[in-house]
Amino acid sequence: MNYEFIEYQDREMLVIDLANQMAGDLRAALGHEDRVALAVPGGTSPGPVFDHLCAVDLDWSRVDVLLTDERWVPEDHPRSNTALLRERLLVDRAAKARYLPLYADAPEPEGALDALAAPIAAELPLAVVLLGMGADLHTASIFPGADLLEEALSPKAPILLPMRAPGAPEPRITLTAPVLNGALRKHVLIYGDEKRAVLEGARGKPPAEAPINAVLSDAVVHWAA
Ligand SMILES: O=C1O[C@H](COP(=O)(O)O)[C@@H](O)[C@H](O)[C@H]1O
Repeated sequence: MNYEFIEYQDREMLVIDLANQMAGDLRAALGHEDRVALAVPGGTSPGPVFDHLCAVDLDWSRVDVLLTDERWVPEDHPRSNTALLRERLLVDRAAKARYLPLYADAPEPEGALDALAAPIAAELPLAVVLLGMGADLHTASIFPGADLLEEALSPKAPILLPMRAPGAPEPRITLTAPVLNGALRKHVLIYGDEKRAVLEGARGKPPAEAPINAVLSDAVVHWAA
């Protein structure tokens, strides 16, 4: 698998360097596009990166921000990725960005898929994507053992799919592998020895077993203990 692996001295150095790299990628993309799209993960890892990125000086009014995936819970739920984004990325200078939601007030993701995908379709390809990874090797909400795993990995996948998986306590909605791979720049954020070991142990495994392998080609993996 052809990816770059950057090991940082500590998490603070990682956060600063990653936010700077993403800002540089966005500035470069804004140099030749009217609007650019940035997709970011939720979960526990990216908050400090958002804290730095939201303050960088770039033309945020021309940036569309979206999540790589969302848990199907309302925004006031503690597990809402949207809430994290609103609190830590769509603030400061980045408050001028346009947010493309991955959640709507419907009982199940299936009821909102088309309406959520339409504004995203107009902004593809993604300019920059930041991905997280779970210790089970899921990325975005493409989980091993998920009901629509094969569909999400297919080159013919739609933009968004609902996802239910043994490792996910609620239904999910996720950008699919071809949309993530269409990004001009891909960054992956990983903390800790456990995740590094599982990533290395997954080398050569098919994406159906190790979904992270579906998006690693030409990505930059940023790691700190
Ligand atoms: O559930 C999710 O998990 C992954 C990994 O999150 P982390 O807490 O282990 O950093 C995240 O990338 C994804 O966006 C999120 O919905």
